[in-house]
Amino acid sequence: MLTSIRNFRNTSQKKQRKAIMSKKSKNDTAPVQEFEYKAEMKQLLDLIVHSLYTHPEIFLRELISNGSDALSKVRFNALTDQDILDKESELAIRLSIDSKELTFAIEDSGVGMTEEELIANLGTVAKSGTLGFMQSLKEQQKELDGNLIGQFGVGFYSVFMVTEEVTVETRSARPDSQAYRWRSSGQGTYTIEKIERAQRGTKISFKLKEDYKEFAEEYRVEQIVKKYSNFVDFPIYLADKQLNSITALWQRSKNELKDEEVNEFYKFIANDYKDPLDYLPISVEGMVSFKSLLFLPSEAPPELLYRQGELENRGPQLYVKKVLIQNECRDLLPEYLRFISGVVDTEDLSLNVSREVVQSSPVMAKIRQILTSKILGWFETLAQEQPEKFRTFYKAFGPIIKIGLNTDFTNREKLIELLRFESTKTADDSYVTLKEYTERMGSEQKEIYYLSGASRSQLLAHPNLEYFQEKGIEVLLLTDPVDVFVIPSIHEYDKKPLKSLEKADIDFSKEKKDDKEPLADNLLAPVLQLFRDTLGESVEDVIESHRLVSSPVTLVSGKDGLDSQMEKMMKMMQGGINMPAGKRILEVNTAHPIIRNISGMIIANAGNPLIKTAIRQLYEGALLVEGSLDSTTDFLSRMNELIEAATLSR
Ligand SMILES: Nc1ncnc2c1ncn2[C@@H]1O[C@H](COP(=O)(O)OP(=O)(O)OP(=O)(O)O)[C@@H](O)[C@H]1O
Repeated sequence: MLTSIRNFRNTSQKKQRKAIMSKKSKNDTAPVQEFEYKAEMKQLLDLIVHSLYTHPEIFLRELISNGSDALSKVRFNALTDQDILDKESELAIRLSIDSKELTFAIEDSGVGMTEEELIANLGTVAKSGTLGFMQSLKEQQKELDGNLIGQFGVGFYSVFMVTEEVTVETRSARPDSQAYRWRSSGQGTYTIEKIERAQRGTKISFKLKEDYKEFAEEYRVEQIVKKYSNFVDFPIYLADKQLNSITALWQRSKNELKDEEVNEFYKFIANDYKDPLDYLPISVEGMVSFKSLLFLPSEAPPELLYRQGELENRGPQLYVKKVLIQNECRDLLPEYLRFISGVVDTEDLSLNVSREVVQSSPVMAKIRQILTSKILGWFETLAQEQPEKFRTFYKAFGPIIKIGLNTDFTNREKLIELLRFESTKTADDSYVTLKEYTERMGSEQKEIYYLSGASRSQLLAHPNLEYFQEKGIEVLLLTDPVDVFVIPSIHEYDKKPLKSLEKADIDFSKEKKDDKEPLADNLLAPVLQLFRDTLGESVEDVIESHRLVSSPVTLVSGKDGLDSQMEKMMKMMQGGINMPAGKRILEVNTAHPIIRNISGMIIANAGNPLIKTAIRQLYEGALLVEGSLDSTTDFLSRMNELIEAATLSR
C-alpha cells in the first residue's frame, strides 16, 4: 500500500498527505491518511454545494445510480471471473434511515473500490472541462438540473448538499481485497484508512443536515426512488421493502406497453427530463433474435448538431439475456442514427462477450442492419401518419440524418425520400419533399432548382430568384449548412438534375414579360467592357443577364465553379487557409434603369469617375446580398460619394 501511495504522490499534483497518528484505524497499525483535493476539485465542490443544485433530492438518485453501476460491473465481471468475492451474494441496493438520529445510509453489493480507485474516483474530477462548464452555468445563473448533472461525472458530490460529512466504506470484489474507509466534509481534504469489512461492495453513510430531515422519512425516500430510480435493474430495499419495480419493458409486446410507463423508462435510461417524441418496440425472430425498445428524443442536444464526433460513441444499451453488457453500444447503429436511445436485448451473443467480439460479430452486423431498416421505416410511417411529429423530429435531427446520405449507400434512396425542404412555394415553417416538387413542376421544367444561403428571408430577397419567381418556377431554399455538402451529391431525382441557381449555365428563355427594353448590342458592349475594366481580377467575367427582373446585377458561379455557400463552408472548415476565393461571374440586367443610365454616362463622358464608383458599388452590393462582403468600410464611403453626387445634382 505504501508503494502505491508513493506512486500516487509522485504522479499527482502536489498532493499533500499527512499521517494523522492520533486517529487510528481498528487494526491499530495503519494510520488515517489525509489527502487534499486537487485545486479544481475544491472549486467544483464549492460550486456544486452552494450554487448549482436546486433540487437536493437529486443526491439520492445519484447515489443509487452509482450503486447500480457498481452492481452492473460486478455482474458483468462475475461472468468471466470465478474468483470474485461473495460470488453468490444478492445484487441489491439497501437504504437505511433513522428519522430521529437523521442518519442515512445506502449500501450496494457491487464492485467496491480499491484504495487507488477511491483516490482516483472520489478525489478528482473525471472529465476535463467540467469546472469551466460549471462556472459558466453559475455565471448564467442556471441550475445544474437533473439533465446536466449526469453528463459531468460529479454525481457523488451532490451528497454534500444534504450533509456536513460523508463516510464511504468499501471493499473491492477482487479476491483478497482490503477494505477502506473514506471520509470527507467536502472542505478540501479527505481521509482514508484501512478497515475490516466482511463483504464486498460500498456503504455510504452520513447524518442529514437539519434542513433536510425529510430525507430520513420513509414516505419521502420511497417517493424519490419511484420518481427517479424506478427502473434501476436491481432491487432497492428500504428495510425489507422493495421500493422499485424492476421490469424489462423491452421484453413486453407492443400492446402491453403503457405510454406513461414507457416515457418514464426513457427518461431514466436517456437521462432526459422530457418525454420522448416517439418510441418503437421491435421484436425480431429469425436469423437473429432480439427485442428492442427505441426512442426518439424530442429535442437534439445542441452539441450533437454539426459535430459528428459527438455521435461517435453514442448508441443504445446492449443487453444479452437481460444482462447489461454495454451502456452505449455504438455498433448497434450507424453513426447518423446514434441520437436514438433505447435498449437492444439479444440471446444470440454469449454473456461473456468482449467489446472486440461485439464489434466484429456477424450477429451484431445483422442486428444493426435490421435496426437501421426498421428505424427508417419508422420515420417514413411517422411522416405519413403523424406529420406534425415528423416535422418536430426533422427539425431537430434533419441535419444529422443527412449525414447518412453520404455514408449509408444501402439506404440512400430511403433517406432521400425523407428529405424535406423549404421552397418558394411552401408557407413559413412547412416543407416540400423532392417527390412533391417533381410532381407539381410543369412538364416543360426539366431541372430541380435550389438556392442556398443563411436564411429564408435572405434567400427570398436574392436577385437570382427573380426570374423564377416571375415565371412561377418553384425553387428549393436550402438554409441548413449541411445542405451544401449533401444536396449537390444527390445529382438527380426522378431523372431530373438538381441545379443551383448560382450556376451560370441555366438555360433562360430570352423573352421577358415586362416592357423594359434591354440595351441594344452596340450600346451594351462598351458597358460590359467598362465593368470588366473596373472590376479587373475580382470577377471571372461580366455578362448580360437573362434572369434578373428588378435588380441591376447579380453574381453567379461558372459551370465548374463552387457554389458560394459551399465555398464559405469550406473556408470555415479550413480556417480560410490555402483557399483562394473562387472567381464569380457578374451578370448585368441591361434593362435596368441604372445600367441604362451608366450607358448614357459613357456616351456623354466615359472618363466620369462616378461611373467606376457606381460599378464597384453594384458589384459589392451583390456580394453583400449573398453575405460575402468582407469589409464594409469602402462600401460605405463609396455610398456617401454617390449620395453626395445625387444630392448635388438636385
Ligand atoms: N457505490 C459505488 N461503488 C463503486 N464505485 C463507485 C460508487 N460510487 C462511486 N463510485 C466511483 O466513483 C466515481 C465517481 O462517481 P460520480 O458519481 O462522482 O461520477 P460518475 O458516476 O462517474 O458519473 P455520473 O455522476 O455522471 O454518473 C464513479 O465513476 C465510480 O467509479
